Amino acid sequence: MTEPFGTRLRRAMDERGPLCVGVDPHASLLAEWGLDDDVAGLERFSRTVVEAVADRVAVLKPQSAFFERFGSRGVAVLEKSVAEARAAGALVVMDAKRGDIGSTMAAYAESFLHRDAPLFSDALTVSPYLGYGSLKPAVDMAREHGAGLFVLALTSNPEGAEVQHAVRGDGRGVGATMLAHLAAENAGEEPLGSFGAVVGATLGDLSSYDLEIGGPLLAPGIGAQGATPADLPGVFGRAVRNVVPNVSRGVLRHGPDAGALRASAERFAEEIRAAVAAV
Ligand SMILES: O=C(O)c1cc(=O)[nH]c(=O)n1[C@@H]1O[C@H](COP(=O)(O)O)[C@@H](O)[C@H]1O
Repeated sequence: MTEPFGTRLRRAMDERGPLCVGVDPHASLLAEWGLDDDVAGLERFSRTVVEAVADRVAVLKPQSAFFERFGSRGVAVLEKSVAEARAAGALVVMDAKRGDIGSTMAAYAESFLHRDAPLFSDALTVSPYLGYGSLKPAVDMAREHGAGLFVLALTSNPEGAEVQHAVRGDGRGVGATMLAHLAAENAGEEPLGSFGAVVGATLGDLSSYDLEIGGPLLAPGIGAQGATPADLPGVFGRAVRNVVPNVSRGVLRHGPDAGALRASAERFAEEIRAAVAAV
């Protein structure tokens, strides 16, 4: 019986620190690295990142869009990257932001959360904006296969507010509603539930939200989007102990040298450790 994602994530965070490095092969980064904007460039980029950091960070988060751009051959590179990252001991969060009516969601769940799927990942990012209940097939599949979800609750981009800060008829905000659904999903799970929220590190003081969902909080926005590790306690308060801070371009811009990538990830990891320890 596979251990639940939350249990595996807690252990990885405790052993390796909570940093998540994003594998985001932007065309502009391929160019900066002196690589062609083609499948060979994509493969070289991804392999370099995985080899540089997958043996030391808790989580790698490949952004599927940058691989899908190249069609089936790009997806083949993604499959290989997931396998290599997992073999090196990192947990993989597939950033594909899926969300659809329940019957279609079941197929997305089979694609990423069934342990026999070629793209099986430890967790998947999903959008709850067809209604949280539409995610049920993914929740069920994740539970059965020891995987997890990260549900978009309060995203790092400024445009997210028009949806996520909207207030429902009962006075509760939409983002807060997603956090409450996740808290219910994780109830009783120790040491950490498998159903996380995405909450941007860019959002400033979130003390009006109940971030104690019993599961992890994936926090993108550090580096290129302007947030810093030192911001984390102010944004997350005591829930910072469950935060998985993501850095993509802030690390990736140091390539193609593997040593420089590793050094950058280690600097972010150390700054995060220091910031979290102070809470
Ligand atoms: O789900 C995500 O990972 C995500 C959610 C969010 O609210 N904001 C956000 O930036 N992301 C992703 O996190 C990564 C951030 O990349 P950098 O800004 O380069 O560090 C990208 O892959 C985004 O797609």
